Amino acid sequence: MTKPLISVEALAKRYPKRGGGETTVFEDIWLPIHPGEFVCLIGHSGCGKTTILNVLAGLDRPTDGAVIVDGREISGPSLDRAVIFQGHSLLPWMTALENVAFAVSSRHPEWSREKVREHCRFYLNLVHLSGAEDKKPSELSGGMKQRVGIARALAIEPKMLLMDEPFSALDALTRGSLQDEVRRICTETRQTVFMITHDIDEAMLLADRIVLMTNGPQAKIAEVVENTLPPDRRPATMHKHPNYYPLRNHLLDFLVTRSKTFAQDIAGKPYDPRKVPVVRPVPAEALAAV
Ligand SMILES: Nc1ncnc2c1ncn2[C@@H]1O[C@H](COP(=O)(O)OP(=O)(O)OP(=O)(O)O)[C@@H](O)[C@H]1O
Repeated sequence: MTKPLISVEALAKRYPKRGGGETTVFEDIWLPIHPGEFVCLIGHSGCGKTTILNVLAGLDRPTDGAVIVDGREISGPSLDRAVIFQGHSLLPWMTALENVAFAVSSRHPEWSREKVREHCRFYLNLVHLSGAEDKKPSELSGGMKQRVGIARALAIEPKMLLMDEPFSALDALTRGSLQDEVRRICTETRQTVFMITHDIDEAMLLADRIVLMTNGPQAKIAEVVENTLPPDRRPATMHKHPNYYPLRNHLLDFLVTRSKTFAQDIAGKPYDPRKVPVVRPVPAEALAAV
């Protein structure tokens, strides 16, 4: 396997408790992310997913552990790690193109105005926003605003894209088409992505690996699930593949049951946070045939 692009090592986050002591939100999180991989993190509300993403972005500090990039611990935000949040976070007084250009000019201060605009137009076109370049955020739909946010993140050509539930505020139809596009773009550009989602189908469509976190406090990574669906999967047809339900049921079973009972389940058994089980759900017949 290739060297990880980013390595999450022994990460923990604790907060002081009112009245003394401290609460451990999560601990002993180890996760290598390799170049070109799409990794989704799934877990219940409050287990610390956003905190982990913020630490990866350099926007928050862990209590213990570190995030290593190119052999060095990250110490703050970088244009090498672009973040797409749930809300679009566009500057309201700028047009779509200007919002993207603002980020691109920070990345490439030496580029001419025309070169920046040409580069931005390429990425706005990639997310199907040609024609809306001169519109302000108030003139764009929710889906279009999120597309501008995606174009802005991609246009700075980050080593890693960090996405915190980027589609959750969109209606189902817009969400589906945007997920499909993000998958196409990330596959074509071999973009490395770390994404948080609550949506199992979204994770199954987009991710190569799905990382399952137990409930907090003291949340941990319980296991890593490899996506057993074919690489050419599409939202409208992936449910027809024989691996769809084994994979979906495995993820659902974790969220409904095992995310809560993990601590009891592993009591007295060896648990190495650096080597959590890797699972490849396939139909029972396929296993029997091996
Ligand atoms: N400043 C703080 N002081 C104390 N606890 C905090 C603070 N900030 C966050 N927390 C706690 O840390 C935990 C993790 O928060 P985080 O937002 O990372 O969870 P999450 O898994 O992303 O949740 P969600 O899915 O609801 O977005 C939560 O239980 C939250 O209450």
